[in-house]
Amino acid sequence: MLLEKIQKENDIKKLKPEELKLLADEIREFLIEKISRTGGHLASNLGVIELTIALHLFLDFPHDKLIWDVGHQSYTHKLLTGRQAGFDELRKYGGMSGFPKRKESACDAFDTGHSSTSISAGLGYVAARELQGEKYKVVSVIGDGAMTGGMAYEALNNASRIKSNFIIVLNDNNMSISENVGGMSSYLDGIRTAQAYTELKKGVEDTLRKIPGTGEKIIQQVKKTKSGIKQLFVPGMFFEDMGITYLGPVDGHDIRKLYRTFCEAKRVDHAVLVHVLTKKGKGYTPAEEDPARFHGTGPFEIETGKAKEDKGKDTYTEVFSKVFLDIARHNEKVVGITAAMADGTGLVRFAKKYPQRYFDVGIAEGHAVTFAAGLAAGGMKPVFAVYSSFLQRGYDQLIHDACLQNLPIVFAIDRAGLVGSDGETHQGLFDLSYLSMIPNLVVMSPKNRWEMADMLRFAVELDAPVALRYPRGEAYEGLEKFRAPIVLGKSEILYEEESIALIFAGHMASVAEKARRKLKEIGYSCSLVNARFVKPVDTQMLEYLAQDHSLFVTLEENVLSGGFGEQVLAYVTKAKLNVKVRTIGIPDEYVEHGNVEVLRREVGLTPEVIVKQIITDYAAIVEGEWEKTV
Ligand SMILES: Cc1ncc(C[n+]2csc(CCOP(=O)(O)OP(=O)(O)O)c2C)c(N)n1
Ligand SMILES: CC(=O)[C@@H](O)[C@H](O)COP(=O)(O)O
Ligand SMILES: [Mg+2]
Repeated sequence: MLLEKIQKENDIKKLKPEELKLLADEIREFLIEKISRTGGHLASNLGVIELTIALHLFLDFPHDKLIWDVGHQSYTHKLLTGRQAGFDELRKYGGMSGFPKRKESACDAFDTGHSSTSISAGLGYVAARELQGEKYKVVSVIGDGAMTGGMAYEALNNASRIKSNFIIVLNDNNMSISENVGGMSSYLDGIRTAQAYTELKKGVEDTLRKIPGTGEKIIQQVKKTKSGIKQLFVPGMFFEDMGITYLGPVDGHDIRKLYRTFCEAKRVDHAVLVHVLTKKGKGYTPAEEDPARFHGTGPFEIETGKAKEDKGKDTYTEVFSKVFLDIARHNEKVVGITAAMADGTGLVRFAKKYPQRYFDVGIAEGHAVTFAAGLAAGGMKPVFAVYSSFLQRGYDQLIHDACLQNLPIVFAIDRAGLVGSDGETHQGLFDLSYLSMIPNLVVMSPKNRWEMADMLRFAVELDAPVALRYPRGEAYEGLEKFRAPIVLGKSEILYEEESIALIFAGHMASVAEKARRKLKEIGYSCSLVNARFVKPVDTQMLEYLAQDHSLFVTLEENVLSGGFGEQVLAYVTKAKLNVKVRTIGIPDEYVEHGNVEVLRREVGLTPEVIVKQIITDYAAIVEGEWEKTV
């Protein structure tokens, strides 16, 4: 009821203090109910309900600027800014995004999705505010997991020198997606522990004070030491020493305390960090007990927390996970690296079996690539399992550290292609383009689950950097009978005919197979070719096919620009082959959130659309009107 009242009046500040707790309860119930139906990022959102309410009491929207790091925890903010109705269509095509979006609301100050950007963006807002003589507040909310990302430190380094108010809220729930890692995490843990000892400390201080003469001296002495004990008295020294005022730790579920601390933070005339302690999954027992499972979840039964959807067939990630374990069993040089995505990339199995050879480096993809390069230079065989869109963070390192030295690293690139409900920020639609232009790097992609296994084994054996890209979701189980050995730079002709050659990259196999079947049904002659390698492109195969085909159609789930098709076209043009080329892929635009099948329809990657295009193109060639089609 309170939620509805706020939707109408759009002002939380009108609520009575005793109503705020009720509002938090209502929001909690609402989120659990809605996400149990739609799926989404539950645990992080349950943890920040009180924090978001306190921020909304403190800030005026859209005048003030609130920047969420990653943005997966912005659901309460969406609720409090008039978007309750959007939750029925959360993360569905055309529906509300799961992340902040400026185009969705004037109250969303900055689009996010990738981690550790909020302090930089907040600093940009502060600079813009000062340069234009404006007066709004700027608050960036960053999680302890996001604080493992290098960008956060680059930004803190700059935040330390600003001369006007900028509030950084560190939302510390002692978790990344899985357990948080590294020095900063231990440091924050120290502060947490110190907090737990606060009462004890107070008791000790009070007792010491009672010792005549020496008691006060001992207290002062302890306060001066640089040891961990000092943390008991002055938490947040790391930030203070950098010139960033530290406030906290504050109980992140106490709205009044949070609000008071923000008001205090507002008085600081430079950067100030408010350290807030929250519980991931707060208020829903299954999520509190297993926050990793409820970080991002599909629909589930509220009573038990059990998933509503069956597990189904093995995903490509599952295949990677199992085969990688087997490879590691036989090759002790093999090490596995993740940048805080052990669950998502399927590395957990390996981590349990070979903890010594497993490295979770935190949300630090750039570091992970150079770390892998160091490992390879030192004689190991690193396999960095990473999502396609997150590897974008390690691009310079790929070029400068890994490939320039031709170091034998395997990049197991998961979530390549359309990922679905996470949307623009997470679609893996650029990797074929950004990888194909790097010298020395081999780029390949499997057509089905068996080829995934064969390619992974091949990649580990190859003495060169190699990228193996595969999509989110079930591994294709079609085309099983085609399992010729993998040979570097060689494609695989599945069905050989004449006239039209449909050449696909990786998981476009199923779409291509269906398109060919449809073409056959209506009397077209069409070869089907599995590219296997996007780099090097199999130019011998192109030369061979050009002898009795007049149309090449390339198919990839990647942006057309710089992708597989453009490489085929470039070769055909350079070699002056007597064949026309139609490239089919993702157009030059960001693709929003939604079910993958729906998105494929939207971008025209369905057998029906492809068949129509081929029929038009082939007719144009026959009628000598090809030039009109391009
Ligand atoms: C560059 C990048 N790498 C990986 C991720 C995947 N990811 C999303 S949330 C998250 C954990 C964030 O932890 P934290 O900031 O503490 O937020 P919490 O979920 O605990 O609220 C990770 C690794 C990402 N979004 N961006
Ligand atoms: C917010 C974020 O970046 C991750 O939680 C991401 O949503 C995971 O996606 P998958 O469900 O594909 O693992
Ligand atoms: Mg966290």
